[in-house]
Parts: sequence; C-alpha cells; structure tokens
Amino acid sequence: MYHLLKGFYEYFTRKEEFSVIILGLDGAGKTTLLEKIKTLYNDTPGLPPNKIAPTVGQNMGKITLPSTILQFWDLGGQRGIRSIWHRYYDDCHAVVFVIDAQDRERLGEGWEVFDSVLSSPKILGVPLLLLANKQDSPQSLSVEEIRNDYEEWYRSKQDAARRSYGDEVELEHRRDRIASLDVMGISALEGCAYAFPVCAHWLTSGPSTGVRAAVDWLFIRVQNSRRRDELDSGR
Ligand SMILES: Nc1nc2c(ncn2[C@@H]2O[C@H](COP(=O)(O)OP(=O)(O)OP(=O)(O)O)[C@@H](O)[C@H]2O)c(=O)[nH]1
Ligand SMILES: [Mg+2]
Repeated sequence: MYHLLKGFYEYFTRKEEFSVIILGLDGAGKTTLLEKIKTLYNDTPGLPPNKIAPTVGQNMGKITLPSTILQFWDLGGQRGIRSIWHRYYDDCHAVVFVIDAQDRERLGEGWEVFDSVLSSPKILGVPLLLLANKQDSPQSLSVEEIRNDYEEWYRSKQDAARRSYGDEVELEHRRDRIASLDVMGISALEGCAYAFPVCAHWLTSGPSTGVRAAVDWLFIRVQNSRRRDELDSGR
C-alpha cells in the first residue's frame, strides 16, 4: 500500500523537464541572461556580470517552476563555436535568440545568423523567442525598431534571392514563422523590460519583469507544444 501511494504521489508531483537553448552572436548577453535567470529563480544566485567571461563551449542552468523544470543551454556565440549549435537542435523544446539591440553595426550579421537558425528544418516547429537585449542602454533600438530592422533585412534578402534564382519556394515557409515571431525587450543586466522613457513594468511589478516575462513565455509555450504533441500522437 505504501509503495502504491508513494507511486501515486511521485506520479502526480513529478516535474517535466524541457530544454531551452540560448543562441546569439558573441557579446549579445546570453550568459548574462542565464545568470540573471538563475538569480531570479534559484536559491543560489548566478554569477555577477563582472565575473562572466566569453563562453567557449556551453553553460547550463536549471530552474524549477510549477510542474516543470526548464533546463537552459547557453551556447558560445563566437563564429567558430556556432558550428556546434545544430547538435542541440534535436533535443530542444524552445529556442531563445538574443540580439544586442545597441550594436547597430552587427545587426546584419545577427540577422544572417538568426535567419539560419529560424530556417533550420530541425527546429521549424519549436517555439522561438527573439530578445532585444540591453534595453537599459539609451542607444538601444526598441522592440519595434528591432522587428522592423529584421523585416527590412529579410525583404532585401528575399529580393536578392528572387533576382538571382527567381525562387521563392525555400523562403516561403519561413514567412509564417516570421509573421508570428514574438520579440521582447529585456535588460539581462538589470532584469527589467524597459518601456521608454521609464520601465513601466518596474513601476508595477518590480525590477525583474523583462527576464521574468521571457521565462513566463517559455513556460507557456513549452507546455502548449507538449499538449499539441500529445494530441497529435493521440494520447
Ligand atoms: N548594458 C548592458 N550590457 C549587457 C547586457 N547584457 C549583457 N551585457 C554586457 O555585454 C557583454 C557581453 O555579455 P555576455 O553575457 O558575456 O555575452 P554572450 O552573449 O554570452 O557572449 P559569448 O559568450 O561570447 O557568446 C558584457 O560586457 C555584459 O556585461 C544588458 O542587458 N545591458
Ligand atoms: Mg556567453
């Protein structure tokens, strides 16, 4: 009887684990974000920003939410390290792509890399969140400007492809994904989502809203896509 009850208890209190990969160019703020998430959700705080070095390989962090464990994989963004990203695609349940919204010079490079992630067949059905980081900096582009910049970049890429190949088929299936793309503004450094000129969320919910809102988004989206998978497989 004890074992039966224990089995029931374990079954009903078990936590499902989901993997989230954090991608983006070097210097975008991925590790700063991971460490901020650890600080906000775990008893042991993450590393302070001044102790964070460029990532050579990967960092991992886990947080526990109601009925769910999110396991984050923060992958190094330097050019040579990006070639290992695809190894994580098969087992991930969500992708976060971090853009440095204050580094206008590297936006084009960022979009090139983002676009190759977005169109990778292995993660076509996986929830994807674009984070416009460094919103604490006055030089940063807003969420709207970041979205427009990407759409403009995408349009010119499409035009170039049409001119070269007269070919739209390959680009076409990405259109839906881009149309439904969620973009959020955060400051991984401060944890806050800034609504210029002051952080509106800060006034209502404390200074950690931006990063928390991103984690909430991930929590909801991985649950929803799991339910869809269950329905598809008739469970
Ligand atoms: N102002 C500001 N600076 C930030 C923010 N997030 C990160 N940074 C700074 O950006 C720099 C790079 O941050 P990292 O977290 O190491 O960047 P990364 O994306 O992990 O870089 P790689 O490991 O090389 O791929 C550091 O100097 C951070 O302090 C932010 O929200 N605001
Ligand atoms: Mg890093």
